[in-house]
Amino acid sequence: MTDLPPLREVIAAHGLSASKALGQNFLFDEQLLARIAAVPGDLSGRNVLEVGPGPGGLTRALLRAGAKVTAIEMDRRCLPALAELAEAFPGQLTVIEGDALKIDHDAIFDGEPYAILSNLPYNVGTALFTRWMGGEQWPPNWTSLTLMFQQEVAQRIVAQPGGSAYGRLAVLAQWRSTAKLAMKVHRSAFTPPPKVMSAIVHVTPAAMPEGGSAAKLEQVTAAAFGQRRKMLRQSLKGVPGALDALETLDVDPQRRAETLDVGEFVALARALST
Ligand SMILES: C[S@@+](CC[C@H](N)C(=O)[O-])C[C@H]1O[C@@H](n2cnc3c(N)ncnc32)[C@H](O)[C@@H]1O
Repeated sequence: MTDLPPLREVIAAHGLSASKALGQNFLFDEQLLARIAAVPGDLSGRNVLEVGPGPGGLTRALLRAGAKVTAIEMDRRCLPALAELAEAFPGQLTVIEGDALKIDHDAIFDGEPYAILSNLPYNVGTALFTRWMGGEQWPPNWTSLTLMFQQEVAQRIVAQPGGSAYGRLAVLAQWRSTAKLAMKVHRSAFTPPPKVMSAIVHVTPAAMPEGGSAAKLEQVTAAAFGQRRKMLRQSLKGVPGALDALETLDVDPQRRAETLDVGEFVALARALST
């Protein structure tokens, strides 16, 4: 195994105090980082996109697993530490300085498949997640997402119908993918510790239901969950054709959004597309 200085030393040597504005909460526990890097399975020789490597804790775990990593980081203070890692693993690490929200990820890998792993600030994580999950091209070029979220957001992603956690994120994550809670991560594992617990979600693409449209599904779930306490006949009033579609599909318009399973939402969106 390549010998590297402990992460705390890397932080000290490069003066990387965690920036609140950039949502920086670093992970130093190398065993935990190795477990996170193992979630997508064997990464040896595979392309990996890591967003927000920071001082490179998860990055070194990915490199040790044999991955070919491209990492996007917007805090230029972290670049020297990442350059040291690139030197320690020749030919395995490319670092792009920039905002991951503004970069075309598929273009980085020239159309080749890649796994995505990231421990991101929560607002950026959710924005990227909806972008990765919401594309019209399916299956996407990415083969899996392994992402750290606030535990409450992770639970919304894997939620089943019937509870308050179930909503747009669950439908988006589950209608053509398998989404699982891979592990919980205690707040004390981070430096500095955030206020809430975290969890890793693992998503793999599945078959897209025939006639499905991401845009229509988004329109229906936004309306239905936008007024989640109302009956569907009220919340879907503004969606042209939705009330007729409920009747055709034999869905009781007195039901509320959170009682519809993912398949029923997909059927509703399909009925509106035709
Ligand atoms: C929660 S820290 C995690 C750092 C490291 N991966 C770890 O696990 O210790 C998030 C990192 O994402 C970076 N970041 C924040 N917003 C970003 C963006 N829009 N694009 C790229 N990197 C971003 C921050 O600078 C920070 O290094």
